[in-house]
Amino acid sequence: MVMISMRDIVKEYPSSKRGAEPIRAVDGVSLDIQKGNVFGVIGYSGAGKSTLVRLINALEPTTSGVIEVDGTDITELPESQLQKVRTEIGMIFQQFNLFNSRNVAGNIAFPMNVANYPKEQRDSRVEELLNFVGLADKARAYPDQLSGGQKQRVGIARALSTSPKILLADEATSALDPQTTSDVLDLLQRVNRELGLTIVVITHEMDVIKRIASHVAVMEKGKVVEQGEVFDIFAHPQHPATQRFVSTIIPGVPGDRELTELRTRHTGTLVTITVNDEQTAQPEVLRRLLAPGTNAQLVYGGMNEVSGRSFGHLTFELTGEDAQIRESIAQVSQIAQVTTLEGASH
Ligand SMILES: Nc1ncnc2c1ncn2[C@@H]1O[C@H](COP(=O)(O)OP(=O)(O)OP(=O)(O)O)[C@@H](O)[C@H]1O
Repeated sequence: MVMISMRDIVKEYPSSKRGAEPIRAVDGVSLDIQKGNVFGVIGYSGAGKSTLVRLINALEPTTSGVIEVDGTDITELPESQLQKVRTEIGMIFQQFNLFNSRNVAGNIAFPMNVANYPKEQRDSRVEELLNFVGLADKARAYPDQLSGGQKQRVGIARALSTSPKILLADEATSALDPQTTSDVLDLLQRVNRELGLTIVVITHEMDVIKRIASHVAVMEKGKVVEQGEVFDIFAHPQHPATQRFVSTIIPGVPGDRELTELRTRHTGTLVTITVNDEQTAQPEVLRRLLAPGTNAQLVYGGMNEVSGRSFGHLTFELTGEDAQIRESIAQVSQIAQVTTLEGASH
């Protein structure tokens, strides 16, 4: 079941220069986000990610295209009905956006005040959420008495207060250190698994996608250039932008710089073998590679665990008789993808 459906979404802003073409922040995006998924949107600064988020929660109108949230076309709704849609979408931010003049309980209760919840219901919900995010002892503390990770926990509790169906997280961990990031991502995972929310995670960090997303879309210059299941995107990135993101955390086929360095120490034939635990029997690959007369040394890469499945790019230096090396490569090629690296001496 689709929770958020986007068809040919375009968002243009008028240029600040008179007479100049408008700025196209989002340029023909189509995406389906399934109910209960954690969906990542990754891109460099200026790719259009934050604009896309503002369109999903109807903070800004689209220039053209259709966005359906849980079956309702929000591009057609009058402002009076958009309020209801917005209460079904919680949002957390990089800079937390808490009210410094309100204590933790006051921050969490704020959306319920706006939606006119009765006081008793507000109080019990605040208590429940404080427990859920692990801040039961901080109800009376003020934001400037909290660490970054605690502030984001308050942000998450506030976003959940009106029991939304969707949580939008815009660079929610970008201001946090690695350990705190990990704790906040664990909490988001609980929000998804225990409360059943669909989560859209906007980030420029592939690590965040790897940790919690099941699906990902890669954005560049307002367009989605690649999308799919996280495992497939990590194991077989197609678009250059995706390959750059993946290479930040997964050592794949060595790039030009790595190859030049490897070449200074390894003069044999360099091959990268791509293995995927479900499709490739690794012991058989190694047996074929190490046929008598061929020596193999692992010089780059390794195995990776993504979405509970493993794959790897293993670069070997092969030495021995030329004919035997060619035969070993031919044998391995029958059962796994083998790339002979440019600049190899054979
Ligand atoms: N209100 C606006 N008026 C004019 N141009 C805008 C506006 N908002 C965004 N843009 C432009 O649209 C493009 C996409 O911006 P957006 O903030 O969505 O990207 P992003 O991927 O979220 O990047 P960042 O992570 O840096 O925020 C940029 O070129 C930006 O300058």
